[in-house]
Amino acid sequence: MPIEQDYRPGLEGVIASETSLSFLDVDAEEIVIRGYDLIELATKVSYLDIVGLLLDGKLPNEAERESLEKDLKAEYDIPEAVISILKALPKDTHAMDALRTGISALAGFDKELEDRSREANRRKAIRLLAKVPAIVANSYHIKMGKSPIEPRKDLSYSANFLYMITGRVPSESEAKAFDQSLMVYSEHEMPNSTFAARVIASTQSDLYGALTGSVASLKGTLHGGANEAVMKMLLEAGDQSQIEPLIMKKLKNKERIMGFGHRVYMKKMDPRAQLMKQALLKLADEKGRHDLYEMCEIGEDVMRREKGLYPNLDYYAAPVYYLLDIPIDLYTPVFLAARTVGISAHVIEQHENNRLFRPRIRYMGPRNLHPRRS
Ligand SMILES: CC(=O)SCCNC(=O)CCNC(=O)[C@H](O)C(C)(C)COP(=O)(O)OP(=O)(O)OC[C@H]1O[C@@H](n2cnc3c(N)ncnc32)[C@H](O)[C@@H]1OP(=O)(O)O
Ligand SMILES: O=C([O-])CC(=O)C(=O)O
Repeated sequence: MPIEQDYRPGLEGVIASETSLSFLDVDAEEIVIRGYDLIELATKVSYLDIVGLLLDGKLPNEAERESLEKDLKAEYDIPEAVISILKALPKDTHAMDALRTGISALAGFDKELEDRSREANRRKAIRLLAKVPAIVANSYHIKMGKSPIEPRKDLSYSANFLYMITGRVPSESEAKAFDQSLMVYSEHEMPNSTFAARVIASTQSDLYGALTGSVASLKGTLHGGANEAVMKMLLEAGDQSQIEPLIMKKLKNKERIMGFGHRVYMKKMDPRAQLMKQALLKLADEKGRHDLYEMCEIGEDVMRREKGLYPNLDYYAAPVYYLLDIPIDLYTPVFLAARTVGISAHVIEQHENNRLFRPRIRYMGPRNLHPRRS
């Protein structure tokens, strides 16, 4: 094959894999998850249903859902040694680095680590889904000099996750908003972090290693790190009157405005952002914070007018997490926790139908140089 052919910077538009998991149908404005529309799912089912759908290929019935929840709860505990490792980290360790370390450390405790079969990979995915929320929440508490919070098995999976973060049992509407955010973050075709996981898995490396690579990818502000950056920008603005001048100042300085633009949606609104915008409106009304909603809407209008850019999911997920009392440092770790199921399903698929990723490169350096003889 000629080496010059088909170079696309950033692999834009390149088909890198076949998958039965998901597809962004931009023209139809639909995020297809195993045949279902993600936005419809997010209004009708709950996160555990999407976990079942992604891992097992079909929406679970009542009994299957209960069994899934039971399996997850049976795996909630994290080894004491992993807690000790988290305690040994410097206090200024980034939350995503702590999460990466925690997931990496868990690998050694999984007796099925080297089994690449679908069944073993599914069991590992369940263990990760059970333990990642505890690592997310408790690495933060440890960093803040507090004691880890034990999971509560009497709460639903997502209510327990939010409880472990805030130390407060969420209200029904808070738990629902959080569950919905986990659903919209659960799977999104081939973002950088999923691609990173598939590349790692394609060497026949293991699920923990692939997920660890994804954490590093997701940390970046062009990807998952954007949700934290959005909230920092909203707080910097402070109120509705200051968001427009702040965005204008940033644009004048050629800064990117976090939470806007997307490689695939380009000049369309991310359908997930629309759903989170509705969730924000509901929470803002309940909590008397309509000002925050208005500030976000003004920012959205300014970016449409100035750049023709639309919000992505991170723009509206950030203020939702703020109103749920989630510390800003944990917004990206929560994204990773929600995406653990999608990434695991991709690794399962990669292991089942594998070809090593090994692209070529366009060489731009010199040729025909020779070392000077000594
Ligand atoms: C859930 C998620 O992970 S969604 C992504 C979250 N990330 C962010 O929100 C970060 C902000 N957004 C961005 O940086 C970009 O929109 C990306 C990285 C997400 C996608 O961008 P790409 O497809 O790589 O487009 P690219 O970076 O080439 O930008 C194209 C043009 O739009 C501009 N642009 C894109 N996004 C933004 C933005 N958020 N603010 C200002 N300008 C932007 C670029 O400056 C560039 O302009 P130019 O052609 O005049 O130089
Ligand atoms: O698809 C992408 O490139 C980024 C994104 O929105 C996600 O991972 O949810």
